[in-house]
Amino acid sequence: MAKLLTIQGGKPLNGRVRVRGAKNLVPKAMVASLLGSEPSELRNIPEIKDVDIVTSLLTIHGVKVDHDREAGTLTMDPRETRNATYSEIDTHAGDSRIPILFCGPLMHKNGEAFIPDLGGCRIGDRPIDYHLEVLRNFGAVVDKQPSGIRISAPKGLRGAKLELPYPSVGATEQVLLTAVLAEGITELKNAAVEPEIHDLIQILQQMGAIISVNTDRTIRIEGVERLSGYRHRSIPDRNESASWASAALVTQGDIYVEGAAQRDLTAFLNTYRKIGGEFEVYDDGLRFWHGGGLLQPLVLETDVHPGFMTDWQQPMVVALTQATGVSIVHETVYENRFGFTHALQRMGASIQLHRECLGSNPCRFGQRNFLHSAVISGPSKLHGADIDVPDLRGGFSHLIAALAAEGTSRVTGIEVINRGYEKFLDKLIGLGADVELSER
Ligand SMILES: CC(=O)N[C@H]1[C@@H](OP(=O)(O)OP(=O)(O)OC[C@H]2O[C@@H](n3ccc(=O)[nH]c3=O)[C@H](O)[C@@H]2O)O[C@H](CO)[C@@H](O)[C@@H]1O
Ligand SMILES: C=C(OP(=O)(O)O)C(=O)O
Repeated sequence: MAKLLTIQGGKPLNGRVRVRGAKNLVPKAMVASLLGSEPSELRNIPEIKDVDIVTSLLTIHGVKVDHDREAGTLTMDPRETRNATYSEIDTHAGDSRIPILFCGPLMHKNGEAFIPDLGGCRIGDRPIDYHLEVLRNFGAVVDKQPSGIRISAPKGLRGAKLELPYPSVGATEQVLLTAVLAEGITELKNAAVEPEIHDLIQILQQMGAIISVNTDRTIRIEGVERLSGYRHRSIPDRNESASWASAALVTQGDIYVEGAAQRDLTAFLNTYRKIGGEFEVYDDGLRFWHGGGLLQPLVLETDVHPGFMTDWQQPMVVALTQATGVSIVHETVYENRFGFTHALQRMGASIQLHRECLGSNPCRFGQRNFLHSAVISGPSKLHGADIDVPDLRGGFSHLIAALAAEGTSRVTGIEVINRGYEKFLDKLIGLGADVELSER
């Protein structure tokens, strides 16, 4: 039965939440365990849907996965891996984007793989052309099928000279997870260098890989014959941390985010300070609160790391509806990441979307028909509304808008938020939110 969340807005969120390992690292580190010939141990595991999906996928491929949820520890033993059947894979794919990263490891282990159609947030077309192109360059043969792809390496996988058209996070991870056991040297130009990529490189290095990252976004990988296991603690989820920070600002609250790390939030913290948010750095987390005065409008562009991360954009837009004056946000990573603003408009926010690039970052969407720039005028008095959650970050952003709004909001489709926010309802209740969950 579908769930309905009823939110009474108007109460500041105050208190403490704990953030554990990054949604954008942990599932990939789990895939890396397949490359080893010995067990691996990963710590700081959040209880999120994407971890469960990858656990199922590893399990059907013969990896023994032991998840201690309370301790937040995963052990993965790949010593008896096997080929899973088509129907096993099809029913376990879920709505995550991680299955595509099984290509390299499964080809190394089993010679071939079936990869089902991907899930993930619907914030653009999200093609996999870069992934398939780099895999073909390693020597893979791709056979497109009605509900996925079959990929094989009849002559083995060999290192290659590669260059991405855009620094895609997923395609960079695809190269790393394939090149480490490929024969010879791989050089990847225009690679993504997000903190989660560096964490994955540390894991692979611990397993025996030889990887160097140059300052010009080139990654060089020397293939090795065998990898062992790893023991690693995941970096914290910088996107969940930024979301709670935005929640403190939007609801005029004060939230201590245990586990958050300043290191991977530099661009976010600069913006947070400019808009009028306050933060303090502690050894085990960050405290975020509303500074008390008027919030300042901003001109903001999303970008690849070390720029302002696209996954921070949606909660930050909600905060900008409360700033005094006109803000401009140019989304340059995804062509269709402003769909969530329609619900904010219904709640009383003043947001206009534009097809033009309202910014100076080079962008792939300007000459095309995508509403990828937003002009936000504030402050707007938000009121409650009926909302159907569109995607992970959009959904969390709707929740914080509803918590700041006057009156009652009724929210459906909240299950998708479990993909990236561990126990978000318990956390909201712990922060004093007036929310009630019922069945529809
Ligand atoms: C599970 C995970 O880690 N998800 C993150 C990852 O997604 P993901 O790895 O899917 O994002 P990418 O960096 O690959 O995508 C960036 C851009 O490249 C395009 N592209 C990508 C691959 C491809 O083959 N062809 C292509 O055109 C995409 O459509 C998008 O416009 O990085 C994004 C950008 O930081 C984040 O928003 C997501 O939270
Ligand atoms: C876009 C996101 O995730 P995914 O790539 O898993 O859809 C996100 O975490 O905001």
